[in-house]
This record gives sequence, structure tokens and C-alpha cells, in this order.
Amino acid sequence: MAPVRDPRPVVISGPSGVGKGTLYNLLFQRHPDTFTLSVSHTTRGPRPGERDGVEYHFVTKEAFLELKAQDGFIENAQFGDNLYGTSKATIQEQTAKGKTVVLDIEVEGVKQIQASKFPARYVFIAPPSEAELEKRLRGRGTEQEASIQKRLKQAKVELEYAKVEGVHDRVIVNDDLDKAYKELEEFVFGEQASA
Ligand SMILES: Nc1ncnc2c1ncn2[C@@H]1O[C@H](COP(=O)(O)OP(=O)(O)OP(=O)(O)O)[C@@H](O)[C@H]1O
Repeated sequence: MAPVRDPRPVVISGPSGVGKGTLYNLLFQRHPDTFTLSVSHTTRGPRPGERDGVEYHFVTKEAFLELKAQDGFIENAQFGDNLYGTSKATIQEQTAKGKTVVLDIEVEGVKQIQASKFPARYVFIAPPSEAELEKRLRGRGTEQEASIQKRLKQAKVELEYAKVEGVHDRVIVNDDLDKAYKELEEFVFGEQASA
């Protein structure tokens, strides 16, 4: 397949359980040298087996806040006591290595990246229906009931934002996986760089 023509990172968003990870992991498997998942900064400590610079850039709270003050993040958020963010430098370094950077970001992060004016392409993965989304979340078997309810509530926010005109370059309904994958692949490889 011809190389990706557009150097901008690809921001993938969509409700939890819709199949974002499934889709971009297929992209990574089928094009092993083309893509890379963005490596976030975090102030939480590494879990066993996690390596600095691979799963995350592990930094102190002071270092994180310093980078934030320098406008070094395209998006950042707090979950529990920990800070997370995607640094501009990380994306630039990964892009300079010839990779197309893929970011898996929730709706608030998408809004921040759009506000930052950092050049990016936006893909929203939508479920065929809310009932199917719930089925997938349950089927995955990774969540407790409270977490499922929280994710379904958040899904409504994500789906609402996806209706706003012009916020995504492409909306892909993940009904049949092969078809959705083909659409994603075509979008990522096929689009011409725009100014
Ligand atoms: N097109 C599809 N048809 C049926 N099941 C699917 C499809 N795509 C993904 N799934 C299944 O749905 C479940 C959720 O997929 P996945 O974990 O990729 O979602 P996600 O959007 O990455 O979720 P999260 O944001 O919580 O990480 C998985 O069990 C996956 O195998």
C-alpha cells in the first residue's frame, strides 16, 4: 500500500466499547511500520512491566505542571489523583521518525486538541445503536456494572458531540468490523494533506 500522504496525527474518538482499540490494533497489525500509538505523559507510577517511554512517559507532578505551563500539551486531564497528557514534542518526535501517530482520546481531549489548533485529523467511531454498544461493553467482560453504567452515560455525551458539524473529518459506524476497518484504512491512507 502507498505510504500515508498526510503527516498529521489521527485522533480516534468514540464511546467506550465501540471498538476503537479493535480497529486501530488491526491497523497496527496490518501495517506494522506505518503507525504508532501516541505515548502519553502521566504522573502515576509505573505498574509492573510498564516501561518509561513505551507505555507512558512517567514524570513527576512538578515536571508535568512545568510542561503544562509552557503550553507543551495538546490535551491533558486529571483522573483521580493522577495527571495525564499528550505532549506536542512526543507527537513531533514520533512523526519525525516517519510514523503516523494515532491518538485514542475522549471527548474533552478532542475539544482541547481542536482548541489548540495543533494540526490533526479526526475520526469518530460510532456504534450501530446504543443497544449494540451496551452489548459490546458487557460482552468484553472487563467492567463492573457501575462502570458499564458510567460508560453508557458518557457515551451519550460522546455521541452528542459527534453530531456537531465539522468537528470530525470522518464518522465511521462500526457495525460490520471488516467494513469499518476498510473505511478507516481508506481514510487514513487515502486523504490528501490539506493546508
Ligand atoms: N464490529 C464489531 N462487531 C462486534 N463486536 C465488536 C466490533 N468491534 C469491536 N467489537 C467488540 O466490542 C468490544 C469493545 O471493543 P474495544 O475494546 O475495541 O472498544 P474501545 O472503543 O477501544 O473501548 P475503550 O474506549 O473502553 O477502550 C470488544 O469485545 C470487541 O471485540
